[in-house]
Amino acid sequence: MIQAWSVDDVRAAEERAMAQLPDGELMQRAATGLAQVVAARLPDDTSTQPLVVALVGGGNNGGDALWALAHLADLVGEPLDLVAVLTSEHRHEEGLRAARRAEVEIVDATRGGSKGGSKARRRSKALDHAVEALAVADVVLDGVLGIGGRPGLPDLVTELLEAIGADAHVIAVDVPSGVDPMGEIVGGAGVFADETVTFGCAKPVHVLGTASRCGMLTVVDIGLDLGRDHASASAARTAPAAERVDHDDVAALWPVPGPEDDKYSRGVVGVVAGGEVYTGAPLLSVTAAVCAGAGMVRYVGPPGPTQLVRAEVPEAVHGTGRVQAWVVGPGLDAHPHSWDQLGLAQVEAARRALDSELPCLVDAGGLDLLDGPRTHAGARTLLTPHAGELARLLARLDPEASGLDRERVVVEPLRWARRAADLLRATVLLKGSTTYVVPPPASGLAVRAQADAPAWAGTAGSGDVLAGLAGTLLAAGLDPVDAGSLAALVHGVAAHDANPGGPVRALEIAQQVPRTVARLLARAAEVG
Ligand SMILES: NC(=O)C1=CN([C@@H]2O[C@H](COP(=O)(O)OP(=O)(O)OC[C@H]3O[C@@H](n4cnc5c(N)ncnc54)[C@H](OP(=O)(O)O)[C@@H]3O)[C@@H](O)[C@H]2O)[C@@H](O)CC1
Ligand SMILES: Nc1ncnc2c1ncn2[C@@H]1O[C@H](COP(=O)(O)OP(=O)(O)O)[C@@H](O)[C@H]1O
Ligand SMILES: [K+]
Repeated sequence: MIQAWSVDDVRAAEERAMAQLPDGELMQRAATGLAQVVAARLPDDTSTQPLVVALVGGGNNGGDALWALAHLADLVGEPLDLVAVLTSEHRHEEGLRAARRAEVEIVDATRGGSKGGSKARRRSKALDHAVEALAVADVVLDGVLGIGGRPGLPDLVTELLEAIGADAHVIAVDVPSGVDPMGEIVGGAGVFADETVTFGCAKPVHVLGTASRCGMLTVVDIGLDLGRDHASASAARTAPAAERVDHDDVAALWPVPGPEDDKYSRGVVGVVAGGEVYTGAPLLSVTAAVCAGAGMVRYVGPPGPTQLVRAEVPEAVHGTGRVQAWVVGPGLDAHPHSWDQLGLAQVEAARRALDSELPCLVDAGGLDLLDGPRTHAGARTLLTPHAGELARLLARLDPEASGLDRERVVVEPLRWARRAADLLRATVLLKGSTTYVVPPPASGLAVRAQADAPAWAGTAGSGDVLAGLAGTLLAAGLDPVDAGSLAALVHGVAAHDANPGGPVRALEIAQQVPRTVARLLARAAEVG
């Protein structure tokens, strides 16, 4: 599990650590670790002298970058060209002195600045020089903003970022500048790093929807006591703000049957999906549930899709009966015409499942049947909207979200998923290239974010597969957060495994699941 701590928790842990250490020690640890990564990224070709350019902001993030350049000069036994481009009128004076001592060239890009933004900027010689250096740099260090940064960048920095050559390896110091360190705001101006070197622990920006801006992540141990499980630090222990389940977690979470198990003890999943109009969705959800290893799958639906499921999935049984969890809603028409008896009966079946005390996964049309929290307060609920469905749900139920649209959900996915989780007292799995699993805020549980699927997985029916997969895990007894995040991981990896690097159809994702699960379980056995 990759765990990330909030900026406030990191700052508190830094203070605790600093109280025990000599002045400046934490920054020295951070900068030394950073310099080691930079040294490892220098080009092998020794015919030209490597050039490292650091963009340096006015805070401690800039201090890290300056000290890293200073250490780099010592660390690499060969001659290097080192340039620090100052982007702020504030300076980290100690870092600057250290860089000067190490003969780092200092370029003050703020001198002779512009009036009225980049277009009107009269370029100073210093800025010209910085732009030229960035164009040919082998490695660029982004030390503009760290965890003290707000989303967005000054025009000067944007101009400098645009000058970075296509071949440069961009390393973000702690976090990519301009990107929200808490990962709440997705998109907007900011650095796209090839690699991020962070200190002490991961931050939310590294695991949430902003993770794609960070590239490969290295965590340098600087001795923070976040989340460490040792008795003397119990007062210092905090819960992570965000988590990501990774391949090595699958064995611990996946419900592997034992010799005493039978089809009932493994969990029966009931699927109330589709209707005479949307006949394919049930087939995909039922197939995924069977392929995920449900003890049994019951399908509840009208004759059309029932016939299809009978023909294609002989393992499924038909009609209502005892189940351990329900999947409600893929391909379900929540508002059939008054003359559509089959459609009305299907809505009735869906409502019965929602009114039960059983765990329920609620997807697509099922979401349109919700008017508030499910009646059985203790019933575990996993809602699985995509951004458009979440916007529609909140716009309907939350007066403060009236007019909410998909675009706003995409920019602030956590805010809106949290809101729905709070309002409906359910865990919300928000689907997308990053899939968020957001428990009700009152639970105090960390948000999870998975980004395991290739973009090819964004295909019609793929969400129906995810519903069957996650529903099976609910029926096996997993809580909604584990069921949702594990299902998202396996769904994404199966989409890759089914056809690495190429298109994949939803049914193939489902059919790949047995082999993907076996592979991930075997991997854990090898690692363990
Ligand atoms: N503490 C420690 O022991 C250790 C800390 N470490 C390092 O320190 C980093 C945190 O340093 P930090 O707190 O100085 O904040 P940092 O991000 O460098 O600067 C923020 C300043 O920039 C400004 N600003 C904000 N947003 C802006 C924007 N969009 N556009 C323009 N300006 C903006 C804002 O100023 P304001 O505008 O609010 O006056 C703010 O003061 C951390 O990430 C890690 O690298 C490591 O060495 C390990 C030990
Ligand atoms: N760009 C993307 N990269 C990876 N996965 C994606 C992307 N876009 C969508 N997905 C995944 O594809 C699935 C689509 O689900 P959904 O929108 O409900 O489709 P449908 O209702 O047609 O089944 C979700 O699991 C989602 O996370
Ligand atoms: K940075």
